Amino acid sequence: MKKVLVKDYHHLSLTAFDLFLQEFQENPAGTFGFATGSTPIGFYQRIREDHALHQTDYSKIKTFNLDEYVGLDEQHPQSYHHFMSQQLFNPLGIGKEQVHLPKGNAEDLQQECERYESLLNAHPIDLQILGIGENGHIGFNEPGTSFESGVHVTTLKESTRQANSRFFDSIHQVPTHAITMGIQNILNAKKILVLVSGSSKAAIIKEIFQHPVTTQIPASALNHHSDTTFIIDEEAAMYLSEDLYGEGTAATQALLTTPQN
Ligand SMILES: N[C@@H]1[C@@H](O)[C@H](O)[C@@H](COP(=O)(O)O)O[C@@H]1O
Repeated sequence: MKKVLVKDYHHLSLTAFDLFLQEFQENPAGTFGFATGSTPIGFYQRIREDHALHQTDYSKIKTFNLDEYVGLDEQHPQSYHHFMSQQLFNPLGIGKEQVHLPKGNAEDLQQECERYESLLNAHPIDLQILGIGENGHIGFNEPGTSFESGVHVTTLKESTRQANSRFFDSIHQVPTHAITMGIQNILNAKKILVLVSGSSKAAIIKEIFQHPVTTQIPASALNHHSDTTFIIDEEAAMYLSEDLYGEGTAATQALLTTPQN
């Protein structure tokens, strides 16, 4: 796992955009895996700004999302469908036929998992964007999930519902279940970019890098992936010891001294 340490959230968003753009330019008809949560919002904003400036053509990409809440339809303001439409799909002119998300309001959830699994198998992801939960979850794979898991319905931990309740009027409105790509689906991506920002992620980031790989920390499965890059800001990195900074220190210095637009 590579680490790039950056000064703050702003630089995290710029760095993520640079790495994304590099991949997109090499592969303008590529398959991109996107994530929700608040962490990628600055990165998505950067993609929108660049698109407005250069009319970057995203008409050939395919997109897949990690997860969706069970019970919310596509128009629900807190659904991940809605989030992605607002953040990326509408502003970039990415059409419905290009995008894939699990349907949280499917009548038969098991069948929906199978449908999503076959789509993923048919279209391997070139670059997967990931955030991590405070308990180390990736997608909605909570602690204890098998690293071999495929697309499945998961019961959200109370701590996850609590953390995500900030997007809802009250915790009672936060769904109890979600459909998520499994850890194996995530590991199938050719490249993975993990964005980690803020002091609330500092403890888990330390666990991911200092503890043995364990299903109790789903993000530690990324140790089994051959091309994963973590972009971590200083607040999230505050408990990482110097020796864990590794190549990240040099990269950070480069980033901090290179003028960013
Ligand atoms: N299912 C999503 C995850 O994909 C995301 O990584 C996590 C962290 O969110 P945030 O970036 O807001 O901390 O939130 C949700 O639980």
